[in-house]
Amino acid sequence: MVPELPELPRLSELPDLAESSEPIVLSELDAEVRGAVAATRRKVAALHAELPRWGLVVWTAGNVSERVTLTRNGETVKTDLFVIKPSGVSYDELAADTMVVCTLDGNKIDDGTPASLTPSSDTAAHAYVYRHMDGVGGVVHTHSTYATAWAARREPIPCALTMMGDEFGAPSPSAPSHSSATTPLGAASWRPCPARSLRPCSWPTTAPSPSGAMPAPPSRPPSCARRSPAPFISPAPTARSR
Ligand SMILES: O=C(CO)[C@@H](O)[C@H](O)COP(=O)(O)O
Repeated sequence: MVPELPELPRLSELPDLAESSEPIVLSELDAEVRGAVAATRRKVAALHAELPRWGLVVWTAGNVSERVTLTRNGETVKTDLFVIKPSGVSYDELAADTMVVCTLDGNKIDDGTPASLTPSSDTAAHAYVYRHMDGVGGVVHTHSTYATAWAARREPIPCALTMMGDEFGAPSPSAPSHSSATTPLGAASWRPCPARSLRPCSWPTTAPSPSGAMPAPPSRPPSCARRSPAPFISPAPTARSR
């Protein structure tokens, strides 16, 4: 039995839901929440297309997620759901209706997608960030060749170019290695710098939205940290305003 969400937007605070072993079924949720999930799926699918488009990922590496929010009376209300891409699916095949819906524990809900579509292998890290950083609305994780090289060297990415200064204002630190399936990756991702390289091959950033966390456009120098193997964490995953 799913409680009415309009009065109780934070799923994890709902005792019935938190203590229930019943799966959350998207089609049984309030129409407002379903609408928000559908909109988030469309946005996250479109953002994934930006990663191969700008050479920020190869194969199925990398991922984007966004927290599902509602707008009520002009106010943004956070839910305890987020949308992320399925694991191991070609970027060419990603679409809004194959985006996976998860709780902030990183568990996939019954979102109408086939059981064969499992959430990205980095889902635990994204979930960790959403659980611990209320201001984060989106996470973008890229794998650019340049940032990957710095991460493999276990060195911070120097703030050496004008646009890097504009974006970060400081070197992007190198975080300790963690399995992508564990929450320490998430913990390593969100600490002070909005972007960092993760050994051996990742680089995360934070922002209020996924668009804000998206890598820089091609006008950015190729060595820019934002064009690297990394997660970006933002208030929402969309195109950064500049
Ligand atoms: O950095 C990593 C793994 O180390 C990730 O970017 C994965 O490569 C993402 O794979 P999916 O499970 O999302 O397809």
